[in-house]
Amino acid sequence: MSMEETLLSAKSLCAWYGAAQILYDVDLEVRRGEVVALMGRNGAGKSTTLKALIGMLTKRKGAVSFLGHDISKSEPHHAAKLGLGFVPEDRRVFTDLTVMENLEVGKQPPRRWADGSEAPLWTPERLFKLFPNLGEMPNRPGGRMSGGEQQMLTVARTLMGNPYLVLLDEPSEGVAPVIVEQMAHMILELKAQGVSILLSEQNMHFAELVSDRAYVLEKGQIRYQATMAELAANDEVRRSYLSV
Ligand SMILES: Nc1ncnc2c1ncn2[C@@H]1O[C@H](COP(=O)(O)OP(=O)(O)OP(=O)(O)O)[C@@H](O)[C@H]1O
Repeated sequence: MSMEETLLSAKSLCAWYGAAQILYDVDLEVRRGEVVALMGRNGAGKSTTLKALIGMLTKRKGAVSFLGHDISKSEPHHAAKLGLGFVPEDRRVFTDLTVMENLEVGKQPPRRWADGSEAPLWTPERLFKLFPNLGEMPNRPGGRMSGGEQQMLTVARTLMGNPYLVLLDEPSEGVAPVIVEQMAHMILELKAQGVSILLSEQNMHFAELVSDRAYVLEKGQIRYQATMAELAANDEVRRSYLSV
């Protein structure tokens, strides 16, 4: 099994909201087995980058490739079908459906890597080990769960698609510290199971806990990239482009 295999890559990715260009020639890649953080202040373009990768923006330019497939012109559902998961910032669960039913909605067939080995396969039982809170409320309607629980359910539902790689938009934002801790644990557990992750994050401490490498965005451009340890040790970059 090659750990250097590139799963996702973007070259000169540009994106617009209407007439406003938001991303400028973003180059990035995520290799098999990696957790990569996309960092930057509010409005730097982190969410937009994830949306552009998955095809959720109508106007984008540049190359995006996932497992060797050109997805630069694909619809989001096509990327999902190929095994590229996405957990958006707004974390919408189906409020009338129970936890179990929400999980069923995300279900996709098992997958194999190109070398024939089995990719991580998720079932509700396995997910309840990863998210014990959800395991305690399999029949609760989504609408009667706390924000943190809904966030976990959104991640769990994405995992039901057995993705090779998950794009995770601000997992630590707006949730209680205890949930932040569980999210960090969950990310490390996913990595251990062979799921790669690209997460957008403002919180240096959180990113440092879980990530191998980092890209730093400012005004829609990548300003810096390094291992997480190098970024954490680089006060100048942190002061210029991040909040800490
Ligand atoms: N739907 C939209 N229409 C127009 N402009 C938008 C839209 N969404 C975001 N923007 C603009 O795009 C830029 C990048 O926003 P983006 O959400 O990608 O930033 P971010 O780094 O993810 O920060 P945040 O933590 O606030 O989500 C900002 O200037 C923002 O105002």
